[in-house]
Amino acid sequence: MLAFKQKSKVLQTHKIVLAGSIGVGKRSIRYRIIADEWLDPTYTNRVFQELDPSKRMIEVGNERCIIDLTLVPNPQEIRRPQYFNSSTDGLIVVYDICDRDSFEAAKQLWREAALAKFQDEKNDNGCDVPVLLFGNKTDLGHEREVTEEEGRDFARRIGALWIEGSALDGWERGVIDEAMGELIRRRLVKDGGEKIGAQADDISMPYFLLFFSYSSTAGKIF
Ligand SMILES: Nc1nc2c(ncn2[C@@H]2O[C@H](COP(=O)(O)OP(=O)(O)OP(=O)(O)O)[C@@H](O)[C@H]2O)c(=O)[nH]1
Repeated sequence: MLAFKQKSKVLQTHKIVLAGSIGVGKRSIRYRIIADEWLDPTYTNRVFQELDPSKRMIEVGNERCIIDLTLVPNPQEIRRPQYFNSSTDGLIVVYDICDRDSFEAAKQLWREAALAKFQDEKNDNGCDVPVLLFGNKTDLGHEREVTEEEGRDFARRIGALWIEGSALDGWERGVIDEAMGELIRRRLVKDGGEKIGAQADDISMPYFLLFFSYSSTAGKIF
């Protein structure tokens, strides 16, 4: 009798941090990413805890890996090591397209993150974690305060990916998975020794490496 020995492979876990100002939709986006469902706001906290897993498997290229999404409860805490540290592989900065203040807060949040220094970081230039800027609540487009161009331009200046979408309506899992895969790929390139990224105090610095472009009917990544 032939005996088949199954090879098991330990999947690598990549930590992605989700941050943004209050009420922009961080928890709803995380729930969409993990469970592919709308997070009903009438859930009680207890139910929410039970329903809120933070991990999911995705494919990056031909490799499967686990993404672990960590929420930063408020933007002032972005540099706290329990949220953002040298094992962070990507940062998703969320703003609400109907709330200009949340867009300004996203810019500030990026500056804070870019200035972060980790104890075991060898370079002095601050943090190199790849960033995805996410403009949420496109289903409320009639109340829009931040244009697509503004979001895209800011992302381009800081070398980030950019997507607009809605956790409520028209969510396309493939688009966000593709973007998270790209964050992880960029992180791996950096770990390979290539220095990528802008200085926190110079947000107009041009960025030209690994620019990523993708479009779909439901979301857009640039
Ligand atoms: N219309 C619409 N509402 C949304 C969307 N995403 C989230 N919301 C609503 O916005 C509110 C805040 O959403 P949350 O996911 O709790 O946002 P958060 O950023 O985690 O909020 P805090 O934990 O308070 O900082 C809730 O009432 C959500 O139902 C969206 O894409 N469209």
